[in-house]
Amino acid sequence: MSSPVTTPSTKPNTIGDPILSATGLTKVFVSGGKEFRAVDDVSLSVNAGDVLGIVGESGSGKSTVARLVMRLIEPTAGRIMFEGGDLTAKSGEELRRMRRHMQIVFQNPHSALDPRHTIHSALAEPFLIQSKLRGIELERGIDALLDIVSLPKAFKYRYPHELSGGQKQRICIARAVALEPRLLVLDEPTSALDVSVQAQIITFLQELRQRLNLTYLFISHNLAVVRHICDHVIVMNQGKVLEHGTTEAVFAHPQNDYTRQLIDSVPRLPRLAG
Ligand SMILES: Nc1ncnc2c1ncn2[C@@H]1O[C@H](COP(=O)(O)OP(=O)(O)OP(=O)(O)O)[C@@H](O)[C@H]1O
Repeated sequence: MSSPVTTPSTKPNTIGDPILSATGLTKVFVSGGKEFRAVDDVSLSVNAGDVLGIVGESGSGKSTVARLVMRLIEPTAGRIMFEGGDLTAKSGEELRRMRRHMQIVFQNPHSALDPRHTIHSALAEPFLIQSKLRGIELERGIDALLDIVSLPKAFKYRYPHELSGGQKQRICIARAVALEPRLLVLDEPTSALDVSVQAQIITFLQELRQRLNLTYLFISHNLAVVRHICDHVIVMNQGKVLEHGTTEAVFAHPQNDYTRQLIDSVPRLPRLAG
């Protein structure tokens, strides 16, 4: 990779084609000898260039879906297709190669960064593990990442505790885009941040998506944010998909009582600026 992250890579995906799909996704956890169906026969599809939101109350299975599609945990049943390849059938080196194109950003940037390591080392990690970038090229790669997330280059000498929550989340996002992924799974990326910083990160994520031709799977229980940035939305309850459709249709004409209650439970649904 000669010019890391400075320009979008040539994408094999055509805008509008499904980049990620899951069918019959099921996860049964066994805890204390009891089975619990956290995700129950979930199917979804995200088109290249789109933002698919997953909403639902706490415990509805959103994060479990995120971890399943990334294959961070094994599904009990179901199939996950990514860029035409069956992710559920891959293992070892093949899985590692496919995973390079899909990355996840977690809710809590405070725990995602190792307090003993500098930002330099956090940002160098993906390059060192999955690319041949070394020496001056590696430095350029790290600087380019800081540039992409609008942080000063000097930040690479800092430790995580010297950064604000929003800055830490920018570093996590920078790390996630280091290897030019095509899909970002964003699991409540702003909920651990101050309200004032949340809007900044959302705006930043929207700009980043355009700039790097990214596709997002965006998990949130903040309906205002979902309405603002998602093209399509899935509503989950007790591990199942209750409703899915364009964001506009789901919010304007919810088909399901649960969705209606979810929307109604937000006192006012302000349209975010921008
Ligand atoms: N490793 C596990 N073992 C047992 N149960 C689990 C495990 N992980 C998650 N669960 C359970 O699965 C259900 C779904 O959890 P999940 O984290 O996916 O929900 P969520 O919708 O993301 O919630 P939140 O919005 O609070 O993050 C919960 O009841 C949770 O307790």
